[in-house]
Amino acid sequence: MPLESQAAVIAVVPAAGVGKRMGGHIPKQYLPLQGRPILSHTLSRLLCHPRIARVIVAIGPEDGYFADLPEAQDPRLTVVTGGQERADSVRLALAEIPQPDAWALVHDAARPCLTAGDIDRLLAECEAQGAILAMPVRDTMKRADDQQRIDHTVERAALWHALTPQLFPAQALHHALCEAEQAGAEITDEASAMERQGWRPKLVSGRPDNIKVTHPDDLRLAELFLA
Ligand SMILES: Nc1ccn([C@@H]2O[C@H](COP(=O)(O)OP(=O)(O)OP(=O)(O)O)[C@@H](O)[C@H]2O)c(=O)n1
Ligand SMILES: C[C@](O)(CO)[C@H](O)COP(=O)(O)O
Repeated sequence: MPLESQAAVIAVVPAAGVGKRMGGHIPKQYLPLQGRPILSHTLSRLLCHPRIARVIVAIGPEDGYFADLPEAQDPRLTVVTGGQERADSVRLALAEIPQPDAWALVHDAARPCLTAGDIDRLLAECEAQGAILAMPVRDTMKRADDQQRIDHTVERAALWHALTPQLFPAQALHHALCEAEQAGAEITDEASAMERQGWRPKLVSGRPDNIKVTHPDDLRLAELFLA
């Protein structure tokens, strides 16, 4: 069931990380790809999608880079200060959405290769309990023991990689994240907060080039995909 055509879709971009695994001298979302910061690619792909009315970005308290992005001047953009963890940044951004019936499309700043086609598919296939872009696992999956030896093979038939964007009613997602925070639950994506509430979001097949730039090698891949 496609999202109601008149439903407001607000993008939420967690961009307050420091990129520890990247090991760079600046937060990875500001590293250049094709001559532009990663976050600039991500924001422009969201801002130019016709169904996205507004973008709320959560940036770090010490962020000295965001204001220099060309997209920072876009009047549809709202900037908030993020939190300690990704889930805190998303929760703080959601607090800026007043409409009770708005939907939140949460997308990592570190995923600059997102395409309009993937956003279209997520919106078209979204159900009442939300939806996430995801990719079926292609490799045989192993569970390691504490010596990094194979403990056992994991059944992969229904195993998916969760990607972003992840699409949920904004108010329900905000409530779920607040509950998870109060419970001290570890939340690494929006769907896991909704699952704690008993929701069963739809898995929507996404492109394999919608990678999250996490380690240095990912930069070269993202360059290739963006080219
Ligand atoms: N407190 C945090 C932590 C992360 N993020 C954002 O969440 C996205 C996905 O997180 P990840 O890839 O882990 O980014 P970092 O936390 O920066 O990376 P690392 O874990 O290597 O430090 C990124 O766009 C990051 O900026 C955020 O908004 N607030
Ligand atoms: C949200 C996410 O990109 C889905 O795969 C992932 O959970 C983010 O994890 P990270 O450790 O915050 O990068």
